[in-house]
Amino acid sequence: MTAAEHRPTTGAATPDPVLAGHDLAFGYDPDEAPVFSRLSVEVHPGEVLAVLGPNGGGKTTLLRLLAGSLTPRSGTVSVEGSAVRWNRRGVNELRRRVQLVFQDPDDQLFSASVTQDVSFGPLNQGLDRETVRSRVAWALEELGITELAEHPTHLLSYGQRKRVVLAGAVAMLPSVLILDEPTAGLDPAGVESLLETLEGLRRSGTTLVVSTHDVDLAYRWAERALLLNGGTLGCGPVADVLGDPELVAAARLRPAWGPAAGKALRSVGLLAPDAPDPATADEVAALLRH
Ligand SMILES: Nc1ncnc2c1ncn2[C@@H]1O[C@H](COP(=O)(O)OP(=O)(O)OP(=O)(O)O)[C@@H](O)[C@H]1O
Repeated sequence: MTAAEHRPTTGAATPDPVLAGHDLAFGYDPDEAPVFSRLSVEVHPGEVLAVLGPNGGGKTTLLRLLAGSLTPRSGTVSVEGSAVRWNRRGVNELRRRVQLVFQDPDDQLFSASVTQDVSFGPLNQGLDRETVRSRVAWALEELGITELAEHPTHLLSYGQRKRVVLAGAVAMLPSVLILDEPTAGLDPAGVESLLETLEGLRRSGTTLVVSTHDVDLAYRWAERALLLNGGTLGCGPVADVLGDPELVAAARLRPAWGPAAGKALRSVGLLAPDAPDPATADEVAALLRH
């Protein structure tokens, strides 16, 4: 079963964007300068939006505002066209539709076994046991960790713990999955395998918002990038944003590999002037072979 098949159909067309923040202001300490004062962002259905910026630039803060784990001082968050009301019911509804996965799985894992942990959200939602059981089995399968179902969570590796937390979020059938640095701490094979899993979820209809320090990952995977440093520096298609040296420098990032490779290949006539930059080393290798 896919996420689309698990999701109840409402018959209603989903308005665009699926998730948006408008004029958001937020600060942790009223006596200090806010992290943002007027930040707006739109997340389009079915896309991967990468959020990049320096340490302390506000990525996690924005993700938490969009997922309802922080309340803005002013501004609005809208999900599937409806503005969130910052009361218990409104926030619960936002959290059901928008799931946030923290960078460190130990901030979210709290049950003794994998199945208990992944069941927590759906049970809390009031679903009957049979639906929960089927959702959990499906989520574990999507994450490729069915064999871990009865494992105690404290015996899992870091990468396995990350997948369990992700399974817990996926089991809620969110419209938007927000991932704070999902690839941090994973080995290269673990990164590729996680990306494959996330792509599978995206193909089933889940929209992804991903914060990362990995410019190349954002370049090759996301449709759009948002650069943050205490406010928006730029937002748009990855090739425009991450291919702009001034924006990249302002966000204290190193340039993406793709535009540099594209420039070099064009200069020797191996890439047409109007062709897009290569996004992976395999694409460069294929161009070099021709
Ligand atoms: N719980 C908190 N209490 C007080 N200040 C905080 C808290 N969390 C973050 N901040 C401050 O808010 C600002 C933005 O932090 P945030 O964690 O959102 O940045 P980030 O871009 O995610 O950084 P990193 O790349 O290091 O994870 C920083 O100045 C940070 O010190």
